Amino acid sequence: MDNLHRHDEDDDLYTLPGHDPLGVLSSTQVVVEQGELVWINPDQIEQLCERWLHDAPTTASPQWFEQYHFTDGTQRTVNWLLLLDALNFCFWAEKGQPRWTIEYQGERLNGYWAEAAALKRAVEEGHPLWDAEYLRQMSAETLAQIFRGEQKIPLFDERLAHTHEVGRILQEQFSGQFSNAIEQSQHSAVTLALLLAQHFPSFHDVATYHGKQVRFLKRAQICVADLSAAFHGEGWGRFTDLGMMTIFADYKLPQVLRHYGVLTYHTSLAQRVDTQELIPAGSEEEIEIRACTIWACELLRRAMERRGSQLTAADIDLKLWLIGQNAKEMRPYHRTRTVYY
Ligand SMILES: Nc1nc2c(c(CN[C@H]3C=C[C@H](O)[C@@H]3O)cn2[C@@H]2O[C@H](COP(=O)(O)O)[C@@H](O)[C@H]2O)c(=O)[nH]1
Repeated sequence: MDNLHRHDEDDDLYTLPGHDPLGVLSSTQVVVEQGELVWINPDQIEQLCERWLHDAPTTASPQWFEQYHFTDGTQRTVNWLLLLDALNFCFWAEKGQPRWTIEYQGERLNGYWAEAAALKRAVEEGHPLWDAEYLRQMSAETLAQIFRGEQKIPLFDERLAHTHEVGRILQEQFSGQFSNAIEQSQHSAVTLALLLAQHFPSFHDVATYHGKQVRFLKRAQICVADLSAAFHGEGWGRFTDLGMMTIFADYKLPQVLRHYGVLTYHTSLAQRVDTQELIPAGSEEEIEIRACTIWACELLRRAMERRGSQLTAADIDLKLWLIGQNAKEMRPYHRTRTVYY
């Protein structure tokens, strides 16, 4: 059966929650319904649910990995996490090139783990990465030293600019403490994610599709989820509405969902992704991949809920992302050079 026809049948699938202040589900719905390059296979979602229900018990809530993350239970950790997620994007190398890697505690790390461990190593080596003034005026040499390793971390200049932006805006608007933003948000995950996207330009992960604004807010949402995980849902990690968040539209989740047959790419797009051709940021292809990832996971969440499992989008996200850490036998993830994920 051709998938466009299947699309029409499924339209009532993409029902919106009554109240969606975050605006990610509501703004991506039109992409899922109008897009013709990526589609969602509901029957594969049901199959994945069955597999998960019969697998080992799922982690009740996102775990934290303290071996790679600085955590001291204070406001310093809150600011460190903001920096971590301001730099949490795009770790893949040019086609045929080796990835950037670092050595930490005798381990060779790459990707996100290398970014987190490099920032933890920096604190251990005396860099006060929680200090807004230190971030605002950090030199390129200092950041290069922090990210030292084999090869160079991609988009270095953008990471330096984000570091300066975090320091400057913390000073100008939050008296140097991101914990003030958490209090201003009254511990609402949605309010804090929207505050991040509004006050910190590097977190403003919003695109335009057929003339309409489409919100993804990936690093804004993951920053809130990381605060929750790092503080075990208490204190600076206590949020009243984490269930209102979506998954975080990165480049690994679509790869995993496509591997499970949950997402299908039109042959023209599949060929470009599988040959690691660059997919332009803001293109229809990129927006459709991200929007279908978000909605496939929302349908997955609803299907798990129908089976009595209370997994949040953040739980589903981490489960899929960790699966994607062993993706050797999977087809490549899409390559979009971007600072948003
Ligand atoms: N959707 C989603 N995307 C996530 C994460 C993480 C790590 N976070 C968790 C890890 C421990 C804590 O529990 C944190 O919560 C990184 N990324 C994204 O993946 C990409 C990096 O991948 P690779 O090249 O393989 O390192 C890049 O776009 C990065 O932004 C997540 O959890 N969900």
